[in-house]
Amino acid sequence: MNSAPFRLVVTGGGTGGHTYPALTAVRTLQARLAAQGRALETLWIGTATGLEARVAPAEGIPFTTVATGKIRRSKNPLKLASPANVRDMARVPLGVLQARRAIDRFQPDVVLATGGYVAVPAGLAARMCHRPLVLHEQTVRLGLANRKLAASAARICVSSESTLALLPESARQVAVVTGNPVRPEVLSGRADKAVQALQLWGFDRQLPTVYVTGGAQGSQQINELVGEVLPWLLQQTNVVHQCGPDNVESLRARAAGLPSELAGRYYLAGFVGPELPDVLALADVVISRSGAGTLAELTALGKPAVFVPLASSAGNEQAHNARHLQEAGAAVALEGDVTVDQVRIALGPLLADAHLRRGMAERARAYGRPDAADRLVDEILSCASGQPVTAGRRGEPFLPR
Ligand SMILES: CC(=O)N[C@H]1[C@@H](OP(=O)(O)OP(=O)(O)OC[C@H]2O[C@@H](n3ccc(=O)[nH]c3=O)[C@H](O)[C@@H]2O)O[C@H](CO)[C@@H](O)[C@@H]1O
Repeated sequence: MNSAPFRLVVTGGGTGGHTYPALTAVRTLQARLAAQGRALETLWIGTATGLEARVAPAEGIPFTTVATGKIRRSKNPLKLASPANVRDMARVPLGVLQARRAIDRFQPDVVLATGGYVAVPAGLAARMCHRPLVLHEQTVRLGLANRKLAASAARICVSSESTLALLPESARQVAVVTGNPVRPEVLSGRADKAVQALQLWGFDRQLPTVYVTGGAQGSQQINELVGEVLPWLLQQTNVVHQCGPDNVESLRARAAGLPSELAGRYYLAGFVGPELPDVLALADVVISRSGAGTLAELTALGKPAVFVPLASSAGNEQAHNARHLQEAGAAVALEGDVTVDQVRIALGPLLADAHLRRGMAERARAYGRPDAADRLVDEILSCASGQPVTAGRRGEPFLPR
């Protein structure tokens, strides 16, 4: 058996949706190799400003940055030729050079790319260095970075069965449905720990708890809607509101106007860090954007959810995600110019009826994929040993199981 350390370059990031699947893959691979008495050496190629620049060093993963630029999509050639776009595109070749140097020096067995702008230079460099490239896509439609890299990939791991039909034939040949990896700790949160902390704040244990989240950056639209219904909501619930790091100040000022008997039931946070699993465990209902990462977590946990999709998400994929679950009775989807009344109508019955919540939770769980990280690691290892995609793994249904 090979006892040399396994060498992995991982690239991807920007948002949580690209960063956390990469992190989960690294950790799962490390555990798998450790069980075989083999070490993992990892290098993360990211951007200095993305979430990965905080996450990788905090996890003790060696981290390096390369130049990259936002890749914009537009059918308008004038927009494509805008100074910002030209400047950003010009940074990509420099990033490729830098990534190529890093990959040449590191000599990875596999390069794993999970999307985001930085994945483009690093993925292209992987091909130039003749290293097997494994792509992971979280959303139904391939993101821009993965579309650019698809032709260079040895494996395209996708989160949903419906992605397969959207791939060109050549890409389908190397595609495997793995699901979207969820951090294991997210699945083992403890409601009692969250309660302990939040009771000190003023939470009422007899009432259900609503977790509001707009994704890593927070969502202006959700923040506004929740602000409007807050007095009504706090009459019957506790609320943990993750509003985005830049919005805390203004929302704290707004919260100062709440009647004192309600204020203790409202906890505001810019970003929910290590305590996220406990908050999720406590939540009876979640109000959220429908990014792929959040969706994977909420379905794996089986949480009743009201989704307010980001309308401008690539290919409208957040709306697609939310609709898909709504059709199965596994969530409520509110789209477009959502009104305060719609929020009340969606939340009211769920808050009032635990039986209704249980039914929705069960249906949501049917879409969860807690084994996704293991499946992705299977593909990384199989790629490293030069194995082709096995036909049986292609096109296995993901939604629903
Ligand atoms: C604005 C944007 O481009 N959104 C895209 C981005 O989602 P984005 O990264 O915004 O959202 P996701 O739902 O995919 O992931 C967010 C992740 O951050 C975590 N989290 C969030 C808030 C917080 O306070 N603490 C915390 O840990 C969540 O638990 C989750 O793991 O990538 C996703 C996956 O490619 C896409 O589906 C989204 O359309």
